[in-house]
Parts: sequence; C-alpha cells; structure tokens
Amino acid sequence: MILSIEKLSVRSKEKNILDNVSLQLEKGEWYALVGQSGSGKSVLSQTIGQMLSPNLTAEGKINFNGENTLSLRRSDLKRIRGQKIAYIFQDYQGSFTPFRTIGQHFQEYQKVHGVNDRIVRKDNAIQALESVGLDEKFYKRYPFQLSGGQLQRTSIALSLLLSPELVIADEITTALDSISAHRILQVLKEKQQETGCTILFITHDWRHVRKYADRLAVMKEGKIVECGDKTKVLTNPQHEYTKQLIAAAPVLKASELAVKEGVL
Ligand SMILES: Nc1ncnc2c1ncn2[C@@H]1O[C@H](COP(=O)(O)OP(=O)(O)OP(=O)(O)O)[C@@H](O)[C@H]1O
Repeated sequence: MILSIEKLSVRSKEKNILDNVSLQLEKGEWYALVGQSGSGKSVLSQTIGQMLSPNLTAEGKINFNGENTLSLRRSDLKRIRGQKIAYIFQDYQGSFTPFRTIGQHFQEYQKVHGVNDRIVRKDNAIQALESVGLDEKFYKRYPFQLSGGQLQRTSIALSLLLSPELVIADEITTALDSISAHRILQVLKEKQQETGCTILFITHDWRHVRKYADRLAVMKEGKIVECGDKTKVLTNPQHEYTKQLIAAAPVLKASELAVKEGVL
C-alpha cells in the first residue's frame, strides 16, 4: 500500500467538509475518486500534500510510504512534493507563467528540486516533452503558443519529470474536448505503465472511470459512500447515490458495461 488515509476530517469555521474519510491506494493502481461538485474531492486531494487553505483544519492520518503527511514540516514537504507526490490540475493554464518559455518552466522546476546542471536540465526537459509526444521545438515556445491539449501534455511531462510515486490528477480533462481528453489520458496511462506510479484520478466522467480505473470511491457530502473494484461497483452498485450517479451518466448503463466486460 502506498497511501492510507485514516479517519480524515477537514473543517472550516462554518462546516465539516470531509467527515471521517478512510481510503487506501495500492502501489501502481489507477484509483478514481468520483462525486458531484462540492462533495470534497479536491479538498481531499489537497490535504494529501498539505496544500489546504489556512482557514481549514485537518484531523486524522495520511500515511504515505510510512510518513504521516499531515504532520510533516515544511522542509520535509519540499522533499516530498514534486519528487514523491505530484499534482496535475484542471487549470493547467494557471500552472504556467505567460511570458516564460516552456523551457524556462522546466529549468526552474528542476532547479528548485536540486538538479544543478543547466544542460542536464535541458536534456531532461526535452526528453520529458518527447515522452508526451511534443518535440524539441516546444522547449522554446511560450505557453500561449500551445493548444490546450499540448499545454496539458506539458503539465503532465512537468509533473512526472522527477518520477513521483503518486500522481494526483484533479479533473485534468475538464477543459478539453473529448478527443484531446482521450489523448491526454492515454499519455497518462502510458506514463503510468512506464514508471509504475500510482494515480489518484479525480473526475466527473464515468467514461473515463470505466476505461482507465482499477478501483474507485464515490464521495457524497464529504463522505465516502462506496468504494471497491471498478467492475464490481459499476455493474452492481450498492449505495443509492452510486446508482443515481451511474444512471445519470447516459453513456454508461450498468447493463451495457456488464455486456462489454463479459459479466452478462
Ligand atoms: N478554503 C475553503 N474554505 C471554506 N470552504 C471551502 C474551502 N475550500 C473548499 N470549500 C468547500 O468545501 C466543499 C468541497 O469542495 P471541493 O472543491 O473539494 O469539492 P469538489 O468535490 O472537488 O467539487 P468540484 O467537482 O466542483 O471540483 C465545497 O462546499 C467548498 O465550497
């Protein structure tokens, strides 16, 4: 097991946002976290890397490779973030500074994490860009000269550059058309197979859950209401809320899935 979240609660002054959440991720799996807007998925993902807003407080344990990330000091967090746990966000445009080239972003990211040789940093960057299907010329481009899909590929390359063990992908395809979204997830899948990293995949899209996830958890109002093996949950959901969510996803009727998976 790479990540074990135990009895995690997150509160603001006004309300409980996460309520006694427990979740375990196995090494190398693709774990989907599904739930309606506002159910607490992003807050959960931010808590893992201690990235919560200062007005929120967390209680419980988040065991990542034997360390409780909730009690890590700033210097330990620096060691873990990027190198062990990486984030890819929905708002990839916000992850890039407009008047700095893609190359400068790669240079800076590695410098912060202790890669001291500029030439090595450039070689790493070009290799990483190529690994997500972007050639050397993108190194000198500015973010606004890339399409949405190309920029999201770049943010995947950047996030995976230091070979993190856990990648938290928070609605990374929401801003993309469906073909670009599919390409992005294929890239992520290939990178996962290549590096063996674990993926916590936050999404609204049940098609992506069906295609990529190994296991999943369903969140409602800050609680996990159901979790388990993907095929099992999709073909035989136990909780009323899961049934409603699946029924509301037009392309994914349980019976169709069962036929496709050979269950029926
Ligand atoms: N810093 C904050 N202070 C107070 N409330 C917050 C804060 N951040 C998030 N919340 C609240 O916590 C709840 C869960 O938010 P969160 O962003 O985790 O939902 P989500 O499931 O990721 O939604 P979406 O799918 O729309 O991204 C929401 O009601 C949100 O308004």
